[in-house]
Amino acid sequence: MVRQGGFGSPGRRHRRYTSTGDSTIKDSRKTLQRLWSYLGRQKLGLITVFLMVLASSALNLASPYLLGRGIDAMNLGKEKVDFASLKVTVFLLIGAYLLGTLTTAVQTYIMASVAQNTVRDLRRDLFAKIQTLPIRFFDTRSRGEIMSRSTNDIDNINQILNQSIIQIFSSILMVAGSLFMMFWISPLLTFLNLIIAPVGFLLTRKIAAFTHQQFELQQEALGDLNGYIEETVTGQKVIKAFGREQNVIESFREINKRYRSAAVRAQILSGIVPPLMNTMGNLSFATVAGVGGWLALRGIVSVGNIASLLNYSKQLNRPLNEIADQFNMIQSAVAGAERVFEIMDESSETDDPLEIYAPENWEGNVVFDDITFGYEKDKPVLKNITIQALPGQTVALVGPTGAGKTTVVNLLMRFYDPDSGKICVDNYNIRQVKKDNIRKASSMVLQDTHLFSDTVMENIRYGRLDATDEEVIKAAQIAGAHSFISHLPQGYNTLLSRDGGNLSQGQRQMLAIARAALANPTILILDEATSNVDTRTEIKIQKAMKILMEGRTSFVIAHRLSTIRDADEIVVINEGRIVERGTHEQLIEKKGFYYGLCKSQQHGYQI
Ligand SMILES: Nc1ncnc2c1ncn2[C@@H]1O[C@H](COP(=O)(O)OP(=O)(O)OP(=O)(O)O)[C@@H](O)[C@H]1O
Repeated sequence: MVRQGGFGSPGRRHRRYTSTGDSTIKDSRKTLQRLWSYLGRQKLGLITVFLMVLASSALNLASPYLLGRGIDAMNLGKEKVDFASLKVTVFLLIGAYLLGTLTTAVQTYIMASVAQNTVRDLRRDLFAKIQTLPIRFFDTRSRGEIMSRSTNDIDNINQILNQSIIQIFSSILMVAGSLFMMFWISPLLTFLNLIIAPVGFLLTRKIAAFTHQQFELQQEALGDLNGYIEETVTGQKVIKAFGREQNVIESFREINKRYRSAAVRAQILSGIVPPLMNTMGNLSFATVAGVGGWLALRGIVSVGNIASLLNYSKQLNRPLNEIADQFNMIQSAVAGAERVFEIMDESSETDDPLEIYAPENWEGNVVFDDITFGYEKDKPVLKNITIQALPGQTVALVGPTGAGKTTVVNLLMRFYDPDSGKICVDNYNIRQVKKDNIRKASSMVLQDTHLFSDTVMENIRYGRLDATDEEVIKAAQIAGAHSFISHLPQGYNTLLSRDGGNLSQGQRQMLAIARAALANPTILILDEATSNVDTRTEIKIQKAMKILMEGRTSFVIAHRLSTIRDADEIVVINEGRIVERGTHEQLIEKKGFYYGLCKSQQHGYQI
């Protein structure tokens, strides 16, 4: 990825780590339907959860009523307490509280596993999808963005599944149930309550909306902060080499300050909401209690009923606010889900049904026939490229940087398909052969080898997964890697740190050669390292590459005279066209482009 800007521009926007975004209602509905298709797979769990929510809501609704019955059983103001009915009510009340707690615990427990199973399926499908996406997809997106979708966004979805479904369902039941009970007990007091409650509700909503905005700003600032830290950590070498530590600290201070202010605003505002809600709640409580008391004195409503009603009115405000909060959360999670489904909707590497499996005993006769190709439409990077390599031959691709050498081999691996012309291996047009079929015939040894955080043994075995330990060791011997591996602390069982950071570049290349040797391909693609490794290692690598190339059709992006001299044909590419071809001697004699390239020594050619 090409990064814009440098380490001194705190004002620029780093990529967002949050998952908010605009989405139309129609899209949201579609996304919710798709989410449901995942959630719906946990039918049994979901039904149990709904039954539990139903039960716990009913029990919660029963408690204020029972409380009222209990108070009335005391016959306040009269002489005799009705102990019999008081006893029953108290037992029922205890039962309702206990059962309520139990059902809530069960519903939380089951919902957690329903949610986890659902996001597990989502993650699995997303990961599997990512493996099928063409290289072109990865060219156009940053790693961080793909990571963020696979982790943050899916986490967000998990959160709403875990909380919102239960919350919304139970809140709706509680609001409806409380209202019903309140009206049943006293329409007049309910009416009074309903005048005050919405005012408080609307006021807190207004503040909450503003707070939400502040939280978004805070998240944005956090995204910048994260981005800056990530960039400066990965770029430490460059920062130190150019002595920019102080600038980086200054810039960080700026971003940190912005984050602090945004966070303070968000926290203060969000701190206001609970006391405000309390005040509003208390106000309506006091009004209902006052008027209720007056009605009780006149014998219109019993004291127990007023107590029940006050409890219901308390239960009314909370779910209303909870529903509103949950909708905000859902919005952000739906935006995240949209980003996840967006990747799932990307077209995979096309698996054309007409593609065939060619027999795997390849000979390695490779022909590039008048190939033209561009990564972007109408911007050809390769123009009319024709190359033939007979079985066992070596073709050296030579040319200045950006000429199109890597692109040639990218097409042979079918990472991309040419816009026109065809590439044939043993007379099969590779476009008509299954991708994994053709990729199995070839191995790549790249300058920048990717090593996984695993043991040396497993990293080499990546070349052929069913290889035995002995075969792995033999491949390492061919690659000249055996001796350095033996000197590692745990030999072949040494764990490599991320991307082989604890190995030298030469050693990493040797492992790549061992990997390729183990794969035993018919076609070999080598990208010679331009960076300087010490002479002894370089001689070893050269020797290993030579052994590896024996009897295989090889395409080498060559930088060293020894490789170039041994090539059957040197193909000189400049600006996407073949400008010369022939052997080293022929081309030097011609005194053309190749000759100039060698003489200038500007392009890493150590000739
Ligand atoms: N994934 C990509 N998307 C768009 N353009 C690309 C991509 N990869 C390479 N290019 C462009 O295609 C052209 C050829 O690149 P290529 O990597 O094939 O050159 P090269 O000869 O291998 O160079 P080098 O010796 O520096 O590796 C360059 O102009 C490059 O900017």
